[in-house]
Amino acid sequence: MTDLWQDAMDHAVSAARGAGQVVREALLEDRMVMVKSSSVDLVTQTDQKVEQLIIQSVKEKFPTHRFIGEESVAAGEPCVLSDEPTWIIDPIDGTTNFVHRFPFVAVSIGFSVNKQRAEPAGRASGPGQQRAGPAGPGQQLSRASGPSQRAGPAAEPLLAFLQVEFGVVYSCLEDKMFTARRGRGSFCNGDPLQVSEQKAIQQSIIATEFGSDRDPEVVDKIFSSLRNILCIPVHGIRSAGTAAINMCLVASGCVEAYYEIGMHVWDLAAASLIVSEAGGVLMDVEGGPFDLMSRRVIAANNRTIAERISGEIQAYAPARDDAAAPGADP
Ligand SMILES: O=P(O)(O)O[C@H]1[C@H](O)[C@@H](O)[C@H](O)[C@@H](O)[C@@H]1O
Ligand SMILES: [Mg+2]
Ligand SMILES: [Mg+2]
Repeated sequence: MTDLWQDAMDHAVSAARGAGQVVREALLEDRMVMVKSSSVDLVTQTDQKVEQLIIQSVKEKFPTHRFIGEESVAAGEPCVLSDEPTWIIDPIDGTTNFVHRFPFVAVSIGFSVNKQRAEPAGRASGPGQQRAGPAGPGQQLSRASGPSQRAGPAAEPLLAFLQVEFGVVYSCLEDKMFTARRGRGSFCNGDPLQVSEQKAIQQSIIATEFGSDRDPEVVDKIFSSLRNILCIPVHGIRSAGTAAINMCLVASGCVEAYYEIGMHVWDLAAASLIVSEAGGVLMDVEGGPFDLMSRRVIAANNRTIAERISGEIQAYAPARDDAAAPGADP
């Protein structure tokens, strides 16, 4: 069968690598910092430049494709997922890190098509199926070749329902290229990824972020959730400062789970597929199905840990990413 989207994915990898080079060079120069929704929601000219570079390069090759880009949306472009091929771009995930030279910064490119297609990404990872273990370097773990490659608790279709066809997260300062293609596994620099096999939350590390909302009521909820989870007790809490890298850490098996409320579709799109294809599960913070536009996520190595975290979170619901879109899902 013709592989419709491999060309696009190859382009995304090369665009992310090029963008990473621009980000690394910009780190050596003075950065002019601007603010968006609040004084702690930062943006720089590099965010804007990198997004335009990626969009222009895609437009030249795929003139009919659509875009959801963080900085374009900030400038008034719509944030709409449709059946059309759509590139979902976060030019710098971890802008605050970038501004402070805290060394975790990623370029994130997700690609969605056929929004309405009701085929769950976790199809081959149904109950009783999970990867037997990481494959050797360069070895592709392909769902197409059968469910026997997975064993164990797996992402039930409900939890793994995604609209993303491929995802690319380039951790520019580590020079790590995380990639996933729907049904074909996740990789870091070509090596297959597998989530942690840890089943006990008491022996887990959990990643989260504090976001950019400083409303005291929201901050109280964030700290209440953090306190509940820390006191389970867990081995530790970590924050990389970028949602995409936190999720790639889940996919890599370094942390068992990541949760956050308040980030956006461009933070999540690519990395959600990377987690799912590494055998992980995605869930809403209240335990329902993951929704790319809801600005809420738990990404975990297994359902038990995801559900335990959801039981400890003080949930709230920020305005959806598609709230302002005409015809947006309710
Ligand atoms: O604004 P950037 O740096 O692209 O993205 C950040 C999110 O806005 C923020 O909510 C989140 O906490 C942070 O991890 C993320 O990377
Ligand atoms: Mg981001
Ligand atoms: Mg960003």
